Amino acid sequence: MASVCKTFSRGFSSSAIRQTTIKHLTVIGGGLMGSGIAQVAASTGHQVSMVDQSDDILNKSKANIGKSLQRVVKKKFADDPKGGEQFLSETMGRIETSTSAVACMEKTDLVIEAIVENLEIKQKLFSELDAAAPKHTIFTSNTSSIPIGDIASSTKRLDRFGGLHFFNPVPVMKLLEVIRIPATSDETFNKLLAFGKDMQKATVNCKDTPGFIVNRLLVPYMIEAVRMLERGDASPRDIDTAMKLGAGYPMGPFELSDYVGLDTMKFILDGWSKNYPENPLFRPSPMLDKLVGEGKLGAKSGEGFYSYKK
Ligand SMILES: CCCCCCC[C@H](O)CC(=O)SCCNC(=O)CCNC(=O)[C@H](O)C(C)(C)COP(=O)([O-])OP(=O)([O-])OC[C@H]1O[C@@H](n2cnc3c(N)ncnc32)[C@H](O)[C@@H]1OP(=O)([O-])[O-]
Ligand SMILES: NC(=O)c1ccc[n+]([C@@H]2O[C@H](COP(=O)([O-])OP(=O)(O)OC[C@H]3O[C@@H](n4cnc5c(N)ncnc54)[C@H](O)[C@@H]3O)[C@@H](O)[C@H]2O)c1
Repeated sequence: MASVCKTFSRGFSSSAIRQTTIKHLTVIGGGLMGSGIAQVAASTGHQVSMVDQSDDILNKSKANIGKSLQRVVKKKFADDPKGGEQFLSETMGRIETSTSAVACMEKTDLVIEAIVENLEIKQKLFSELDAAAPKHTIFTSNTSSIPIGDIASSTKRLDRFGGLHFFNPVPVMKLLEVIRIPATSDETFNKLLAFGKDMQKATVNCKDTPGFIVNRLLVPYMIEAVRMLERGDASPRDIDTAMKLGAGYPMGPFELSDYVGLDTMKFILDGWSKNYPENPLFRPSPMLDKLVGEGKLGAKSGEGFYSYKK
């Protein structure tokens, strides 16, 4: 009992009483978000299959998870190196990788999709999975901006479909937005909320409205900062300093844009400007388009609004 409490107090409840019947999950996409979700799911005792398009990408994802876990271990197991080693190896041991999402379906209770922010690609993936997954399997998307209902419409399991929107970096950010579409059953929604608790996140209930809660407020703020730069009103460094020291944000809007990925920002803005052309807040940004066109995607590509080249 003592060891259960000790484990729990560190914030890792793999041996504590679990809220849900979700034992195995499949995370599709091993990028920024998918690798973070897989890490947290495994560190809270779930068996995880992480899927991406190639073994090369998956090897990088696993290496990133290893590095992130080292940071967690350094902090949480500062006085217990043996416990830290055990936690690290047990967590990594719960993650298997695959290049076939369909092949993982048979054993999975929950799918969390975290692939590129593109409706057609997400729909194609889910329609293939729908045919392969057991009846009880719940499908979710981690989309930042696409209506969950539009993604779900490619399947015949609307009652077992919802949204799980995590925040970057997943191992650090405490929030999980849990989204329901009108057809999501109460049973499914309650299972998703309980799963969020098992993942040791604070959950908020969201309707399937554009940007849910956080991004409906965050996207206009971030893109307004880019428009301020386009007008030549202030430099990225000064805008970032102003928002950090004047508004208490941990990162300024340009640091955060580079951290999130400028391609993801562009996918969001393009989708919203197409769907809501009357809203001036969502109109495209020439500067963002140019940077993405030049392959400057932020920290992950070595350059965005700032340079990360050593
Ligand atoms: C068009 C607009 C588009 C909008 C896009 C929306 C995107 C999306 O849908 C929503 C989002 O996610 S929105 C984005 C939402 N996200 C935000 O808004 C993020 C805002 N930024 C922040 O909150 C902070 O800058 C960070 C937490 C990122 C870094 O913190 P810092 O103080 O600057 O730097 P530090 O000292 O290095 O790290 C501090 C502690 O964190 C730990 N750690 C860090 N990374 C880790 C990892 N990967 N693994 C494990 N651990 C990690 C680290 O070990 C350390 O622990 P310690 O015990 O204290 O030594
Ligand atoms: N970046 C963020 O801060 C953030 C935060 C919350 C939500 N999201 C959302 O999460 C999702 C993923 O974003 P990301 O930042 O992790 O992107 P990313 O580009 O870092 O990773 C996406 C991964 O998906 C893989 N992929 C693409 N198509 C695939 C397919 N058909 N099958 C398997 N794998 C495939 C890619 O190879 C890549 O590794 C997007 O929907 C995004 O809007 C992003």
